[in-house]
Amino acid sequence: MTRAHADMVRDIYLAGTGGRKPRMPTGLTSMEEHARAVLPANAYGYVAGNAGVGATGRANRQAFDQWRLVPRMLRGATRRDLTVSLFGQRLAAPVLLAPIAAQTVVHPEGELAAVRGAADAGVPFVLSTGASHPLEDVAAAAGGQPRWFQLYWPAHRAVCESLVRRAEASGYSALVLTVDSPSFGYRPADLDNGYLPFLNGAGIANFVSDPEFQGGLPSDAGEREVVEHWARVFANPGLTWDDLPWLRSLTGLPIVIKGVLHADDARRAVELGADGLVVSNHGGRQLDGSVASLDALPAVRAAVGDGVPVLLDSGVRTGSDVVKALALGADAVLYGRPYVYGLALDGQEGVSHVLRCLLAELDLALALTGSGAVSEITADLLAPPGPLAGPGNAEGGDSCR
Ligand SMILES: Cc1cc2nc3c(=O)[nH]c(=O)nc-3n(C[C@H](O)[C@H](O)[C@H](O)COP(=O)(O)O)c2cc1C
Ligand SMILES: CCCCC(=O)C(=O)O
Repeated sequence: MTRAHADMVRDIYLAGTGGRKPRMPTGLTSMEEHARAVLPANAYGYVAGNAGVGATGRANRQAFDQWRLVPRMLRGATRRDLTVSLFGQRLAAPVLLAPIAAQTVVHPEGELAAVRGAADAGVPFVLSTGASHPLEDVAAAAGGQPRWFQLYWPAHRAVCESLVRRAEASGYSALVLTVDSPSFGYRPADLDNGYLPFLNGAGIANFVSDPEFQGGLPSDAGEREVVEHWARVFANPGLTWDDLPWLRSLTGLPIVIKGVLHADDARRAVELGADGLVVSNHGGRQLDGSVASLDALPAVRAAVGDGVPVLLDSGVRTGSDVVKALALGADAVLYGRPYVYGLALDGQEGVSHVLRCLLAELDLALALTGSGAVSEITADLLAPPGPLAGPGNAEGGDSCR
């Protein structure tokens, strides 16, 4: 019999601490302060930092906190089914690891350790274009576990095509095209530290290892020239919706557009051949003051209907957050910063620990809401702020006033 994710919780109680403090925290929001204590200030600033005054970063959390779950009782909770299907792939849970660039700034093994930790927990890994290890090496480290490739569409189409072909050849099973970053956001932490990983050589491995990228460089190029060429090639601020059909014609992989917040953009992406969407504001790192992802989700879901996979990220921290995102229309979530804090604290083991905690909490959230399966998570599990009202709760709601 397979173990339930929540068995981990029982194991911890049974093992006790032997009088010692456990090595890793189990509170999913406390990972950040533990990581802060071990990371250099510029690396912590890069990962934790938000754009502007951090209004969107805060809004992401407020959006989750303002919804409350209204659990249902006595429905039987012996076993829960966390699995979901996306693009014909069966996933262990409605959770994937978000693409996060330059992971060697928090741990020397970077994405290699992260993908192994993800594989240990059975969670698919989305590799950033801005990884610190070439996508082929990360694919090999994944050991056959599912992986997707996040594409930042470079300024040169030949480099773009080359990255896509390499991802196909290395067994990445979906492309996540990020569209919310024609330029880096205004990030005071990095500006104050005068720090960007890429300019220090972290996060450019997929370019340095690319024949089309190398073709644009003299064979004796020094480090400075490589970084300067990267800065010219990496981003494509001129990209428009009209470019999307070219990518669609290039690959048979599912294309998932990441960074959509407006219903019209969601519809347009699907009309132009996108197979799925990620509702995301990039964890509050791009446009400060933009809408919380969770608040944008229902309109995007309504715009594209039930047939199109819609994922969500930005602010997801706990198992209850995953339930809330699914109740508001997401098929799955991308889990971001907390796993990078786990990586900072303990490499591969830190990532798998964070994921085991998240899945245990999600498993328990299903048990405690009376949901036997992810497919049973629906909007009627949620209450907005204020006393409960509505058909099933009308009496109770009125009597509270
Ligand atoms: C340090 C860092 C680097 C990131 N790099 C990328 C990236 O290379 N590509 C991308 O699409 N998103 C990137 N993101 C955004 C994440 O994929 C995701 O949208 C965001 O982390 C969600 O917010 P959360 O981590 O606060 O939940 C990055 C986020 C962080 C924190
Ligand atoms: C070169 C990749 C850009 C990283 C990124 O998306 C971020 O820092 O948020």
